[in-house]
Amino acid sequence: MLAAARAAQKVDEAAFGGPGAVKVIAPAKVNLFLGIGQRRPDGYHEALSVMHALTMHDVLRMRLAPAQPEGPAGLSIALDCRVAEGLPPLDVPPEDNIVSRAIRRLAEAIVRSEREQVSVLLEKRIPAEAGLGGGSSDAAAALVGAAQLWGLAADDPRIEEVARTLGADVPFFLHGGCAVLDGAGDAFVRELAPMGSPVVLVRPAGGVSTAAAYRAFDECPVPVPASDRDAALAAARAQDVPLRNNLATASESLLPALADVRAWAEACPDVQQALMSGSGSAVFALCDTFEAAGRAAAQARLRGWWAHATTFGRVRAAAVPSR
Ligand SMILES: C[C@@](CO)(OP(=O)(O)O)[C@H](O)COP(=O)(O)OP(=O)(O)OC[C@H]1O[C@@H](n2ccc(N)nc2=O)[C@H](O)[C@@H]1O
Ligand SMILES: Nc1ncnc2c1ncn2[C@@H]1O[C@H](COP(=O)(O)OP(=O)(O)O)[C@@H](O)[C@H]1O
Repeated sequence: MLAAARAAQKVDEAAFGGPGAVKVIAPAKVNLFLGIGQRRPDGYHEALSVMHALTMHDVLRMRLAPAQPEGPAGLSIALDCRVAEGLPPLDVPPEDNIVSRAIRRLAEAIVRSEREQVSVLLEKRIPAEAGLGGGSSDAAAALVGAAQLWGLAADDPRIEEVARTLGADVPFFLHGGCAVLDGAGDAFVRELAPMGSPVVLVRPAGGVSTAAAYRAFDECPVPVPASDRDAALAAARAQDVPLRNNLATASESLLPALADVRAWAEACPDVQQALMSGSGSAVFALCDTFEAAGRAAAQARLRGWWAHATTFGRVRAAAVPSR
């Protein structure tokens, strides 16, 4: 049965090879530093953020083909989403998936009106509503893939313009590595020297909606000490950034299991430091060695939590060879 499923998957993946096809990786991120400030008139909050990409990633296989003559005029998108074992299915229909929205929005921005179909096979390994930027990274990867399929230059400014309209975190994934961002957390300030060290991601059952976390923050805002902001702004390397997140209290109020994960990480001998990423619900834990990271992940799984050992990386949403 498993062999038959694997064979079927191979056939599908083979359909995404050759000319007119592209494979794109969409890495996860964590926020080494997140300092949320005032709510702005547009509803977004000021945010000083230091994001670091991880080598753990989703995969998008994309293909461009002329549409069926009897099909709709203009662009049609066929999205097939496969979720890794142990993760719940996505709660959005394919047409509302941020991947479909990204491709449609780029087509509009470049005024592309060809009658054609973009097919996407999205392999999800990054859990949703985890503060790991999975949807945002998929969106950036979809823009990179569609740009390549349509022959746009990789540095065409419309790609980044469209990225900003899709979400505050999306532009980061076009740069990747480690970066300081300000504005609403969407404006690139500068790059930091990235790390390559091991990190364990731990997520209790249940996610945190980003919008709900910001609402909870407004009810009880926690300021970030100026000295921490200064240290984040002064850092030259990822490892010099102080690990802080002033959204964590708000997210813990929405998902109390987050406090259990924090307490576990503080007591775990294999964990050096830990912090909730973004609005949660994943916590990332720094470990000295890959062995320690593997042990910590195994311990977290024994408690019934999702856990994954990975590494920080100098990676971004990028096309890769398909084999
Ligand atoms: C908290 C962070 C930290 O990196 O990430 P996640 O935890 O979502 O991964 C980000 O600020 C999230 O960015 P992103 O997930 O792209 O959010 P968006 O889709 O743009 O916005 C979702 C909602 O969050 C709120 N929002 C987002 C960003 C911001 N600076 N201020 C806000 O108030 C708004 O209510 C908005 O409607
Ligand atoms: N490709 C996608 N991957 C993940 N979530 C998606 C995707 N497309 C749309 N979504 C929606 O976005 C929500 C937030 O997803 P995600 O970006 O993974 O979380 P976070 O903002 O915590 O990093 C999901 O609950 C889902 O409803």
